[in-house]
Amino acid sequence: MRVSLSSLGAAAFRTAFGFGQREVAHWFPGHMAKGLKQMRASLRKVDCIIEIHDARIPFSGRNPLFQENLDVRPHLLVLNKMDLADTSKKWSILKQLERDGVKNVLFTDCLKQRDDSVKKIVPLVTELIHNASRFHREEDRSYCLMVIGVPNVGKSSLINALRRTNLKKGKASRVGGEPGITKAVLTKIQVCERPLMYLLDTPGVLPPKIENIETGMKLALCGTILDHLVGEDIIADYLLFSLNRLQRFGYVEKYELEGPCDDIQHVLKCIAVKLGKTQRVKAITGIGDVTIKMPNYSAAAYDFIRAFRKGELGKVMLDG
Ligand SMILES: Nc1nc2c(ncn2[C@@H]2O[C@H](COP(=O)(O)OP(=O)(O)OP(=O)(O)O)[C@@H](O)[C@H]2O)c(=O)[nH]1
Repeated sequence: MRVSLSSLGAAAFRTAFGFGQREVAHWFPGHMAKGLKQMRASLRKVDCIIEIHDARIPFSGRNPLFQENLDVRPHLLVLNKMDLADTSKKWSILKQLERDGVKNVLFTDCLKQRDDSVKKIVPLVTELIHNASRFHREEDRSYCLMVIGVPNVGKSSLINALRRTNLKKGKASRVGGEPGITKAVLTKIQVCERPLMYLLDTPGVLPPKIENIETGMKLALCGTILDHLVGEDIIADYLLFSLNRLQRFGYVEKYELEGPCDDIQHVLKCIAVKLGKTQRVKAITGIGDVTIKMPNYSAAAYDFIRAFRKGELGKVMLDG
């Protein structure tokens, strides 16, 4: 939506987000340490690692343990969900990643595959393995890749897309909108016939120490942490803050607001009214108990966050 910036006023939006006393420590579920240990144990069989991350946060929230523990093979970073990301600064993102030592990067869209990005993976990985001269298992002619990443970034979707593209076969890996769908560790799945290529699917593993609360909020906004651990109210507020900071005002039109606004309570109230999400609450008044209709703020927050994750509020780049 086009909104005249002069009409907004420079002081209309917050310039920083108040995180309060929030702690990120409890966002790391214990079973993830176990997953990482199992991945490390399987490394011997692996020729190349495909790390998947969300294209909306190319620098934030990648698990440093992947580099420390698993980075002994050729490594391809796949920035998935590019259909939801503002990639207008793609080249400066790639340059920055290269400065950080990440040389092999591919942007993908596993759902619609409009630009054939998934097709590029097998040739690229084959080249990377050949350049690394496959220092182990020279006699074995098949390739084994390991797909890693934080939860909900599209690991299973990528595996299914590779199978569709290269084998014309259907789903082998379960996909879900919530983090933590893949629980079985290291299932071996064929993704290509020539060359013969297998993939090990892995469960999403968050960094045990998220570097700061802002990184944690970006991970939460992208759906990599279960919403209830963070709180949908604060995710919705951080979303509003981010959309305004990026001047992405699609929410104004979608929810028929009068204009951009930085007050989450007001925005949620408008969303609840527009969607007819109200709840009856009892109120004690001078004339006794009465039931009144109130906007359902939780339902509105849920809708706001879901709309963002489906791309209905515009493409964003949360890093940089
Ligand atoms: N818009 C968009 N959505 C995607 C893309 N790839 C995956 N998704 C969606 O993201 C959600 C998570 O996908 P999964 O493939 O289950 O992710 P995962 O990394 O295997 O998840 P875990 O099992 O939790 O680790 C699902 O709702 C997918 O439909 C993409 O390229 N674009």
